Amino acid sequence: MREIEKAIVVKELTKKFGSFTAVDRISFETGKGEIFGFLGANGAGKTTAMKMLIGISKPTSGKASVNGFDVNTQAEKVKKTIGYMSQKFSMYNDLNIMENITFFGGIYGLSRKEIKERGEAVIEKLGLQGVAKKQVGSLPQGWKQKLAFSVALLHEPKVVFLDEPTGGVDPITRRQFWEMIYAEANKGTTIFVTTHYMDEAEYCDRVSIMVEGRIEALDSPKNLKKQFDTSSMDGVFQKLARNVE
Ligand SMILES: Nc1ncnc2c1ncn2[C@@H]1O[C@H](COP(=O)(O)OP(=O)(O)OP(=O)(O)O)[C@@H](O)[C@H]1O
Repeated sequence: MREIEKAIVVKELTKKFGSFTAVDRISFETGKGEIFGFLGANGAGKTTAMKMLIGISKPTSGKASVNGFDVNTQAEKVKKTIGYMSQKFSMYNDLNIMENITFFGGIYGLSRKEIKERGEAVIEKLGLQGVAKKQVGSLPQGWKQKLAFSVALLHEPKVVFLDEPTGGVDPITRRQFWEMIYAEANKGTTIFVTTHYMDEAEYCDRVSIMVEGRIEALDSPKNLKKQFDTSSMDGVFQKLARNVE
């Protein structure tokens, strides 16, 4: 595999805050179109690692590239080729749907024509025609999250980072959200996703589990369950957490 076909390449990536090591020499690679789950307990270092990968936090040591661009020296190029969505910040609540699409489309450097065409396609795909003029804040959380995911894809990024994208969303909407993720991955987009829901870990092609800054396990859900001799990803997670107590 050529380096560029590996969407994300991480080697010994480390982040220290003073004497505290939040991310400790993590290494992994993801392929094109892969759904890569990034799991860990609260404080394990997931957000810190993700911030380095999206080019907004400098590594203390180690290397990482996204879409062939070095996150340390080519951060601006990294940012142009990725999408990002988090549970905490996704859309402006006081703008309506099309205004949000126009705003983010502009940030992503799309032309007016592209924004209009892609925006209308998103609204139609999500069946939001009837509420296109409504403020996003008035929409149910699940709709907001699906819309935010679509907006993060407006500029057709090759890799999309999703930070707990389904937090606070009901199970049926979560399932629909994952159908959207699959459809996008099938187009060749790499999905890097953090979640606290263990059923969602089962939907990933491969899962990495961080414990205290280190990646302690990384494999397909099937192989991880075999390795840890358990029938669920929750079992894998519990066994790993117990190991460090
Ligand atoms: N700017 C900072 N300065 C000092 N310590 C930090 C800073 N950012 C994060 N940390 C610490 O680094 C560790 C990892 O935090 P991080 O937010 O990456 O964890 P996480 O796995 O994303 O957790 P969560 O699931 O709660 O979001 C924590 O102990 C946190 O307190």
